[in-house]
Amino acid sequence: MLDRVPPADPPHPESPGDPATIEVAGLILKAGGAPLSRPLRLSLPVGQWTAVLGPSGVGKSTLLKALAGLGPDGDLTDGRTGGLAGRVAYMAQSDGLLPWLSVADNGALGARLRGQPVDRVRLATLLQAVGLKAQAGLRPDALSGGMRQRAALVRTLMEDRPVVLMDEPFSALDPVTRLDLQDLAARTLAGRTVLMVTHDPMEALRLAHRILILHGRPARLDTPIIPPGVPPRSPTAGDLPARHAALLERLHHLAAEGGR
Ligand SMILES: Nc1ncnc2c1ncn2[C@@H]1O[C@H](COP(=O)(O)OP(=O)(O)OP(=O)(O)O)[C@@H](O)[C@H]1O
Repeated sequence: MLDRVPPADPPHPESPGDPATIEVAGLILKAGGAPLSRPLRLSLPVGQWTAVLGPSGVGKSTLLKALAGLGPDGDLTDGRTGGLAGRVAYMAQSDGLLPWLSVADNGALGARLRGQPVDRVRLATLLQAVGLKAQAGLRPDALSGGMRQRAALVRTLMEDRPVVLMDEPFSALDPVTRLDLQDLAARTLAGRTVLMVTHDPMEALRLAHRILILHGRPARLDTPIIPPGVPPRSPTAGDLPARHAALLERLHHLAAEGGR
């Protein structure tokens, strides 16, 4: 199914002396005005993937939205004003496809909204790569859930942003398509700073340079896990199966600790 999709042009260094790490400090997640977390401190190494795991309802999507600038609260100490807003491509948990636009036009939407020319060759290559070439002219309501998620992934991969935030981007896909599209995303987003929420420890181990676990009430971050090797890792390679078992055990242990 997969064609070779070249990465977009490497992210432009936005200014001399760009940081090697985006540091977030003092970020208190809130829901309905009530705090969900302790003040969080996290580091996002520039050009690398960071995965966030944690139980349902702990605040992972809230963290992503806060970083996307949709609900900022706290300080981004990466030497810039204005946080990450404007530098971010954000793929929400709901696909957010516009129902009146075709799959292709949804993919082209970001460029259109910015008044930029649409890279039609890249769009066609991505649609082919995710297996939606034949559906390019269809509206989203004619697609299955997994197809809609693939269309949303195309829209995200069409964005040429240095920071990419993705909320469970592969959750609706069958296992084989999921592996293919994980590889596609890893290739296409090479050099981008990616923060991905997932419920799948193996997905985190395959794709991430760094894994964060958000847990407890109020939520806090466990010590980051840094798997060896270069993503995307094969799920059967080396000691990944053993690391998967250890990560599951860690998640289980933190869940058993509950809110303490
Ligand atoms: N608009 C809202 N108003 C009030 N509470 C909210 C709102 N949105 C989310 N919450 C609450 O905030 C908490 C964190 O939600 P969030 O979606 O960030 O969790 P999550 O870790 O991403 O969960 P999941 O893995 O199930 O997607 C939940 O308890 C949820 O009920």
